[in-house]
Amino acid sequence: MSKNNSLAHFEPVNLYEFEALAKLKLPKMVYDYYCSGADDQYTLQDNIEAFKRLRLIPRVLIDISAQDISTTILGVPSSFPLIIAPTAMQRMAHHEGECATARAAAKNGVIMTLSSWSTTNIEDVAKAAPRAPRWFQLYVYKDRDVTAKLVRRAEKAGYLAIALTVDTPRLGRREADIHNKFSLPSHLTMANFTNDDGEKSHMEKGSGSGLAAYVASLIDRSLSWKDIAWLKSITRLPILVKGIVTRADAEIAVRNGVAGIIVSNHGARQLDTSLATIDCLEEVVAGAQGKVPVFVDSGIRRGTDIVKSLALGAQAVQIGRGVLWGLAVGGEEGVDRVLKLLRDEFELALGLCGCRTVKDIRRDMVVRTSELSFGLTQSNGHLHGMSNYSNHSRL
Ligand SMILES: Cc1cc2nc3c(=O)[nH]c(=O)nc-3n(C[C@H](O)[C@H](O)[C@H](O)COP(=O)(O)O)c2cc1C
Ligand SMILES: CC(C)CC(=O)C(=O)O
Repeated sequence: MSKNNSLAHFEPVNLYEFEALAKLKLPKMVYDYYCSGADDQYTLQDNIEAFKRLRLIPRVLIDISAQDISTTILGVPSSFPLIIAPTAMQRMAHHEGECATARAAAKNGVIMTLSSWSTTNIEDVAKAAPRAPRWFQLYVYKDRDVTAKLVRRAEKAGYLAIALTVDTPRLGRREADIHNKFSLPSHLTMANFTNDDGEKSHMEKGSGSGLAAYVASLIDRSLSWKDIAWLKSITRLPILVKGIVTRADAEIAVRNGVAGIIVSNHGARQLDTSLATIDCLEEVVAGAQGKVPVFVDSGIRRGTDIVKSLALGAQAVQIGRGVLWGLAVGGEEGVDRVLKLLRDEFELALGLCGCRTVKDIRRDMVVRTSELSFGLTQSNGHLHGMSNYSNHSRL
């Protein structure tokens, strides 16, 4: 790291420390918007707690001297099983916003998903890292022409897939945004849209959350499964659905010909008290019946969380806020650091589990603490209750 940047004096060693630093740097309105969950934020907390309820079962004396943590996602190589989730309005975190994220993603060999509601437009983000793989996240607007134009622009600019967000027919109620009367700072725009006069789209300040009013005015609440066919008719890009948390919806998604499923509760920003995604993952994987890849996000903060997600059937994870914290702390360099940190944590956890590659990850490496009703108590040098999980042979 260079001496002159904001990380010179304190080097965060995990995502929580990145968040603490980001909080110091960001205006309160922006930090609150990024970190908030919906309502009482029970799900926000549970997204993290649920990972703690899962424990890893290490295996030993396996040669891990030549680890390879790379993988392939929809046919595209990825340096490790992580995708950058779409998060809106990244130039509130750093003046280079989405371009900085795109460059850091390219440097680290991971896919970046650009939000429809980005503060840099589709084409400029593509130019920032022209050869890197990118997905485009889509919200469907009441005006279908606007939606179709966005999809065509993403296709033309070389984005490789459309991640259709399906959990936001209405915006969840984020109370801090209401208190703060959140709106996009006036020097920024929703860069993918122009109004009838050709001016870039802004967000009006209102008596409550300007974002909630903006979303209510634009998003098509009538969106339903039949629209997948419509979307498929206007693009040749693969379509993933983002925001599935049940087996039933996964089955319907597969029947509708999606190319992938992203298990997500939107970082707990939509329906409070819904389940943590890691607790839904296996059900969704069952619903996907091995026909399409399943990805998961919401609450991933550690390399161990990535190992657990893969053990429960995800092909890769997505991270949202972690990238925003990196961006706020140090722009491209900060995101680069966040990605490297997660990569290193993942490689270490994988190795300590006795895995050389991503393919070595297995379901029985993870156990729910609730399944250990007999407890993880130590006696005579043995862990009671562990035998069920450790008597398989891997060599
Ligand atoms: C500030 C913020 C903005 C977001 N914007 C979008 C968005 O524009 N489109 C979308 O599909 N999801 C959006 N999400 C949800 C993320 O894509 C992702 O599902 C979530 O952040 C994952 O949880 P995590 O933050 O705990 O990693 C946003 C999340 C945050 C925190
Ligand atoms: C512009 C917003 C709808 C972006 C979003 O998905 C969020 O804030 O969670």
